[in-house]
This record gives sequence, C-alpha cells and structure tokens, in this order.
Amino acid sequence: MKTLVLDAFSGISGDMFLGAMFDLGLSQAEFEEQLNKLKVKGYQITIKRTARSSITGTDFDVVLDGNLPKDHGFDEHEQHHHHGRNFMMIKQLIIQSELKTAVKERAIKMFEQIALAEAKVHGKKLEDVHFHEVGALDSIVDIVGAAIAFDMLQIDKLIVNNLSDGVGTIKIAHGVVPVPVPAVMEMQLNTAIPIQKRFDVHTELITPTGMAIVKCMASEFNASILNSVLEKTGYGFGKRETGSLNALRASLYNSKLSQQQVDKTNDSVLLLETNLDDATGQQLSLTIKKALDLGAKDAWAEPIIMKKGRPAYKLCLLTAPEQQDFFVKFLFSNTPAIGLRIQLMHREIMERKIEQVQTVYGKVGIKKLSYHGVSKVSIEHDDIVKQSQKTKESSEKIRLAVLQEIENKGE
Ligand SMILES: O=C([S-])c1cc(C(=O)S)c[n+]([C@@H]2O[C@H](COP(=O)(O)O)[C@@H](O)[C@H]2O)c1
Ligand code: NI
Repeated sequence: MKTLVLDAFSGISGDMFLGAMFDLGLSQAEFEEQLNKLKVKGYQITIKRTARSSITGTDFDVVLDGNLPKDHGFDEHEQHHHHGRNFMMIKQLIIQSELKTAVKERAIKMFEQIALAEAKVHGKKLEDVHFHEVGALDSIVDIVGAAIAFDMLQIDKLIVNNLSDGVGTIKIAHGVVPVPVPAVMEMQLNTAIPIQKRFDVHTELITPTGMAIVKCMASEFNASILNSVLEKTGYGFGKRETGSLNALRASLYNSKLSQQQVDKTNDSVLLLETNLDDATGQQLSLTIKKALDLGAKDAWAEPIIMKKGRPAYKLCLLTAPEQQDFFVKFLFSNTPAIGLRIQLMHREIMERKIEQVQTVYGKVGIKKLSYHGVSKVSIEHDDIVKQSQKTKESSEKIRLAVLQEIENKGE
C-alpha cells in the first residue's frame, strides 16, 4: 500500500501539489500523454528543478499561449466572459475524455467542491458559476493533473499534516478578501479538516484548488505513519513571497516494501475477524485480494456454521496495529459486515532478506529466512510461474535450477 504524506507547513495550491509530485519523480512525458486525453489546447506546462533556502525542489507552472494573465480562477460575472466554462461544461469535458474512470471521478469531485463553494460564497446557483476561460485552463490542468498524478504514482492513501494558512487579507479579482479566502473557508465547513494559522505569514497559503485536493483525497490529518518504508521525498514550491520557505513537502511511503525485508523475530499484529452469512464467494475472494494489495499482512476466509445453522465464512485480516482504522473502514465498506472483532496479537517471525537468483531461465526472487539459528530459503513461486510462461519450461525444472544456483553459491 502506498501512502502519500503532505507536510503543508506553508499551505497548498495546485501548482505546489504538482511541483511536489514531479519532484517525487512523476514522468512529464507520461503526465502530458494523460493530460492530452482531455483534448484541451492553449497552454504548456513548465517543470523546473530549482533551489530555495538551499533546498532543491520543483516549480510547476501552467503557461498559457499568448501569455495571458491567469490570476483569476473563477468568474461570477459571466456576461463579461463569453468563453467562460461552467462546472457542467467542464464535467462533460472530463467525462468525454479517455482518461481512466478513477481519474475522471476524482477530478470531477474536486471541480464540484470548488464550484459548490464559489456558488455559496457568491450567492449563485451551481450552474451559474463560470470558470473564466483563462483561469479555467489553469484550473483544469491543476485539478485534472492532480488526479492524474495520484493515479500515476498509485497512491492508496493521503495523509495531510500541518495544514497551515496565513492571516490577514489579500487582493484578488473580487477585491480584498480575508485569509483563508472565502472559497477555502466554505470547503472547510462541516469537515474536520484542521487548518492552523501561521501568524508570521500575511498572505494566502491555501488556495481553493489546494483545499479541493485536500478535501477530496485526504483520509487522515496530523497522523504518523509506521511500518512503512519512506521511498521518496520531494518539494513543490509556491509562488507567493511569504518571508520563509514556501514549499509543500511530499513523502511517499510503501508498506509492501516493509513486508519484504524483515529484520526482527517478533512483532505485534491485529487480527480483524467478521462472520459473514450473506457475502458471496466472489465478494469474499475480491475482498481478500484487495486487502492484500492494500498492505494487509495476510487475509483469508474460514468456513463456519453460524447461528440458526447457517453455513457461512469468517473473514480474517492480519494487519499492523496502526492500520486498524483503515482496515475497519475497508471491511465495513467492502463486505456486508455490520460488526467485527479485533485482537492484538504477539507474532514470532523469521527474519527475511530478499535476493534475486540468476538462472538460465531468467531471474527468480528468493527469501533467505532465519530465526535464532534456524535458517532456510523460500523461492518466490510467482517468479517461477512468470519465467515458466516466458521460457515454456516446466516450473519444476526452473525450481531445480534455482536450487542448483543457490547450492553453487554455497548458501
Ligand atoms: O475568482 C474567484 S471567484 C476567486 C474566488 C476566491 C474565493 O475564495 S471566493 C478566490 N480566488 C483566488 O484566485 C486565486 C487562484 O486560486 P486557484 O485555486 O485557482 O489556484 C487564489 O488566489 C484564490 O484565492 C478567486
Ligand atoms: Ni470567488
């Protein structure tokens, strides 16, 4: 399971988010290939690695053809802007594109949040909120781009820490508005999104686009992450002069990696169990696969006889203790369960080191296992199947070749 942690000590905007995603290693060519599926023209994106306060990070910008000004995202005076696109038009544009369904859904959700907030602030109906042609292009790239980046980096969960905004007022196209700007305040309403104030910063740090990214994608705030390996970290720079480092830090954690290399012989795990007499076999097998993909340490089903003599299944997940909230919600939303049991358990485990063995049939992964003087090797069966399909050799022949290689190395 991949978790993205945003340290928003200097707020968040669409540009900062995308800058941070490119700093994490997102490919510009693949990103543009996805973005082009929208079939929107009139802009170019610039991605520049640069340093601020001696920290290297990425500046992301949308440069509009003809260099038109783009300080204004939305326009409630649509009569002045005959090219303005309203929310429904942008939604249609996204729906008609060949983007992935998950990308479309996320992008539409973010646009909807901004449009709803703008409608409320300006006392308009949703369909009357027009995104100015110029600002709309910028917003489309930032918002659809954020959804594309989320998908390309295969992020399963977003945690936002230290979400901060400045204080005072700023001048925007409407005139002078207070910070947080009205659309951001509106999006915060009836949520538990914690925004802390930076009294040292007298300008806007959270833009409506930044807030929409947080509101639509984040599932936890001010949370620590354990039992995961920090794979990458990056910085996306903001445009405003704040008097201190104006950057969004993004850190990408992988919980699957932490399961591969194990350098301890015991740990604590949670056993989550629920008895199900109304789940189909298809539902159970999909839930087990999904749970494992999302980073559960193990997942299985046991046949049981429930009350009233009903044949049923006990669905069991083994997870890290800090994954409790995530997997409780996962079980409630993916099965008919209305209750479940949780036990904290002690576990004895073999230390494991992952290695690759080169055979004449290709590379095969092995796990070198040890536990207080006991040691053994386990061969990755999936790798054997892969090489067997590639080379058309029997899996047994490949397995023997791996064992031979291990013996030749004297391990
Ligand atoms: O143009 C409009 S209607 C507008 C409204 C608001 C409100 O909060 S209401 C704020 N802004 C400002 O525009 C820029 C661009 O924001 P993005 O989210 O598109 O990056 C930003 O300074 C907003 O505070 C515009
Ligand atoms: Ni507005």
